[in-house]
Amino acid sequence: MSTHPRIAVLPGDGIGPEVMACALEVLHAVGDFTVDEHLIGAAAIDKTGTPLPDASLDGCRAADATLLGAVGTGAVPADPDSPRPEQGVLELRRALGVYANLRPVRAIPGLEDAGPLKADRVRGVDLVVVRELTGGLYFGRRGRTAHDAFDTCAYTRDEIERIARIAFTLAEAKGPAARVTSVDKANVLATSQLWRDVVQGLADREYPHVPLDHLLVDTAAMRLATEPSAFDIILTENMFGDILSDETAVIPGSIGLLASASLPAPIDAGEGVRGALFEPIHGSAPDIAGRGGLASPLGMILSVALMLRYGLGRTGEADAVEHAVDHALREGLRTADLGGTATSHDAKRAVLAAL
Ligand SMILES: NC(=O)c1ccc[n+]([C@@H]2O[C@H](COP(=O)([O-])OP(=O)(O)OC[C@H]3O[C@@H](n4cnc5c(N)ncnc54)[C@H](O)[C@@H]3O)[C@@H](O)[C@H]2O)c1
Ligand SMILES: CC(C)[C@H](C(=O)O)[C@@H](O)C(=O)O
Ligand SMILES: [Mg+2]
Repeated sequence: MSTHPRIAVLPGDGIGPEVMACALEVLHAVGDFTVDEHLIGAAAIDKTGTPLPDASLDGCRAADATLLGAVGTGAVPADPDSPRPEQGVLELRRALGVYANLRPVRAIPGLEDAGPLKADRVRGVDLVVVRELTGGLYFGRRGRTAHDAFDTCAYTRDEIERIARIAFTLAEAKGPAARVTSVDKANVLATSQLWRDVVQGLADREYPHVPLDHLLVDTAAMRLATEPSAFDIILTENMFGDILSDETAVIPGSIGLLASASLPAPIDAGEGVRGALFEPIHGSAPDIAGRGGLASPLGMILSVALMLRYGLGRTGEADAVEHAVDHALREGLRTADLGGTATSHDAKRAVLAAL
């Protein structure tokens, strides 16, 4: 029987399969892995009527790690009761219990001019959005009639404390001056008031040496664009993390470059955390899907690097993939989202050549 790590692969919809194909070539270039492909999203609804078939979930549960491309068609269904592709991702996150979503964002050397911010604001930025992923508005009670609708946001102390612990641990690992910025809306929301109390209490008890501040989410959104270097670790709830992490695309210059790791347990720097999920933060990008390789595969490739680091404990291979991406960009690789003409395949080839 093979002893290679077993990876469940869910390409999904739109550009998902395009970027996944590129990332798998990079994965196979750094080691031996057994890959099993499964359906999710609109592709799964088309074939089975459901966005996350049991066989897909069973495959992810049996795997050492899961790679997801993206789901969605961009359409809002006319019938609100019909299955939606995005339910597949949410159900997968819930079923795998991946509460800790890490979204690292760096200014990439040589790319400081690629985004809308002034280069001197972007240079040196190196932050992680730590997003709570299995609670809050996304998973609260909800309802809809012809005349009204509601979603509820609920958090427990335990849910807040376990994600805060991840943020403090990451700050400790980053260095003595690294700060945690906890983002909430405590001037309005009860969940945010509990969030702030729990984060501050944990800091006082166990992490008094880690600088901590609290920022309201509207101010945080503004500060991310005006002074992104003020942040090291941004700790926040599910919905705020979704929104703020898309905003961080202004730092490297494209959402196509951003990767994420979703963990069901605290980071284990030695072995990695089994049963985690790795996906780029972008969606299925229907506007560019199937258009001759307009999609950047770099966020998906960097998600493979995060899988190697956090999921499988293969730091050397993770570093190699990240360095290869940096090298390719430094040498001038520019996909369409960065204003260039390189296709997805050109980008993959440039990374493979730099490995
Ligand atoms: N994890 C996921 O599967 C995930 C995440 C976000 C959105 N979605 C879904 O994706 C669909 C489209 O959503 P959207 O358009 O709001 O967001 P999106 O992230 O798909 O696209 C936003 C913009 O960024 C561009 N873009 C995204 N990824 C890119 C890449 N790799 N290279 C170059 N350009 C890229 C797109 O062309 C588009 O202009 C929706 O159905 C949404 O629900 C899925
Ligand atoms: C597709 C959607 C459910 C998802 C989310 O909101 O979490 C996406 O936007 C993301 O950021 O991973
Ligand atoms: Mg999002």
